[in-house]
Amino acid sequence: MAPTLQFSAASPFSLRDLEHKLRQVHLANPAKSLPSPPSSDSGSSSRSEEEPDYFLRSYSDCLAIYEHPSRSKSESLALLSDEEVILLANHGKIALYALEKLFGMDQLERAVSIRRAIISRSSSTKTLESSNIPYTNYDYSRVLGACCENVVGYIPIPLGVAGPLKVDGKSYPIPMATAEGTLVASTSRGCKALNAGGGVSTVLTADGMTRGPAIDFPSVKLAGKAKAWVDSPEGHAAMKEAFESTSRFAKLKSLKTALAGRTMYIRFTTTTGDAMGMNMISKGTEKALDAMKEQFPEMVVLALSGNYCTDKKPAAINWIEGRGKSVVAEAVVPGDVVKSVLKTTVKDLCNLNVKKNLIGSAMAGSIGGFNAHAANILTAIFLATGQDPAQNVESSQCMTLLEPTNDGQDLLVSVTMPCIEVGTVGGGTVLAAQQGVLEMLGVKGANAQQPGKNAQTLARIIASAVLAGELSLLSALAAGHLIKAHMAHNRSQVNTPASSQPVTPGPIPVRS
Ligand SMILES: CC(C)(COP(=O)([O-])OP(=O)([O-])OC[C@H]1O[C@@H](n2cnc3c(N)ncnc32)[C@H](O)[C@@H]1OP(=O)([O-])[O-])[C@@H](O)C(=O)NCCC(=O)NCCSC(=O)C[C@@](C)(O)CC(=O)[O-]
Ligand SMILES: NC(=O)C1=CN([C@@H]2O[C@H](COP(=O)(O)OP(=O)(O)OC[C@H]3O[C@@H](n4cnc5c(N)ncnc54)[C@H](OP(=O)(O)O)[C@@H]3O)[C@@H](O)[C@H]2O)C=CC1
Repeated sequence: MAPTLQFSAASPFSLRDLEHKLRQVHLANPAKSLPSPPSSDSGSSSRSEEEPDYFLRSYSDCLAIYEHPSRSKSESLALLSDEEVILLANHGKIALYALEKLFGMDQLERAVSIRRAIISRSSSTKTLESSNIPYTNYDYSRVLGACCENVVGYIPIPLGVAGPLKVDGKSYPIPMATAEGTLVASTSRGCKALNAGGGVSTVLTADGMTRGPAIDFPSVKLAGKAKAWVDSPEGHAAMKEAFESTSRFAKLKSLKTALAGRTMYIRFTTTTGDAMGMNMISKGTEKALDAMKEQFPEMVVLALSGNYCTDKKPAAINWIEGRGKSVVAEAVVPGDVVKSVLKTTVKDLCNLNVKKNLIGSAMAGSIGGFNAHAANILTAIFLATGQDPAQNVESSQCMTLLEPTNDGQDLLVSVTMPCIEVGTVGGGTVLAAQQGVLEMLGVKGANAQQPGKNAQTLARIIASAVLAGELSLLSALAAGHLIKAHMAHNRSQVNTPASSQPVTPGPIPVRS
């Protein structure tokens, strides 16, 4: 079946009109037009030698070139100008999302450029082609088949560096991609205070990604039998063997089972080496369920993800059991540093932490939200290092604890983060800029000696940076400095037009 063009339906004019329009654009602006289409060798093109460079061949000629049986699609597309490719796409001969595949690896940027043009000329998105959305000089070969479909460019985000921060005896710059002014400054202040006390110590208490499929059974009795089998050493061994046949790095640690009526949920927990691991664990889970089905042919796998995982949604199970890397980070900040760097006191900070992060969050019914802004620091580092940004939901769960130490002179601070879901291979970590950031941290790619160590180190760095962010924001709140800081670092002077000034209100009518 011929692929369809999604945007053509919205076009306000017919394809014939469009073809005519394209010819006019070319004739009116040949300099801007692409170079002449090379000779087709097809024998079917009506273009003569005398015709000008910017000549746009007819649809049927373009089609004959494109569908020439002795050439690959990418060879044929190389013989067509961009406008001719657009013509074919607008006739439904080329799917918008298939451009890269058809063009081949050496014409990826051209594919993106043509997609922008096609989308721009549809009715509702005219500005894309001439927009500030960048698309040149990007390594799309890393994106293809891995990171994004239907690509029209990329979105640059400012990258700042906080710190350095001493974590387990080693100094790291803290990379943060963010558009929230003050965040890097605040985290840097926290790093300064933490370093003054000797830096941060971390412990990794668990490492295990999870996937929780939902499986239906025809009766509760059979569901119960299946649960008992999965819980048995025999069942566990069979599932583990099948699971681990799918990856060199995924190792099954546990299977937690639960029934809801006739539906069974299994929470697979596995180590995933240096990968965050969701593709890996999903692949293994599918294979393990095949092994289970050999024992229970009546079972119906409703979904590989039955939300018992729980991925990208708030859930108490993650907060209680952990998901990804579970890290606790701790430090002692000398009392004089609390005064000179953080501009507050140990007593005020401890009191605020209890009232805000513990009692305030309890009053709000929070699950895992016993912190001030762990999500701010974690998400900025996620974006900078190519993590899956949607996993900030559970990864940001954090309990911040503060207490006086050394006879009340100094401050003991910690963050407990049970679900830091990060990798240094796979996903967005393959992109060049994100790899550059991972390299700066010394955790790029797979750890050759100890698979998993790079991802674990990244999780420790993130927890430590969160500790810095917590300390600084709590201090600003305790000292009443929050708004002063945001007006200085977080209020754009460029994009606040005069028209956004409020109109002076008239007199308020008084009702008699
Ligand atoms: C991948 C599809 C769409 C294939 O689905 P398909 O039905 O095999 O695709 P198709 O080839 O028949 O094409 C159907 C349409 O899909 C689109 N389409 C098809 N291919 C492309 C492409 N390359 N680029 C852009 N669009 C594409 C396109 O609109 C196309 O129509 P056409 O234009 O051809 O008439 C389908 O299998 C799918 O939607 N899978 C789901 C994947 C998904 O949603 N992943 C989300 C990430 S998972 C996660 O992060 C969270 C999780 C899972 O853990 C949460 C949880 O716990 O549930
Ligand atoms: N499928 C899903 O349901 C979901 C997918 N995602 C997406 O999944 C992607 C990430 O999946 P993920 O499984 O992390 O990555 P990948 O799918 O890229 O898998 C990692 C690959 O790297 C290989 N590898 C090489 N060296 C190592 C090493 N030291 N440690 C671990 N793996 C190594 C693995 O080998 P081997 O083949 O031997 O395992 C595997 O092929 C992201 O794009 C994310 O957005 C997110 C949520 C859900």
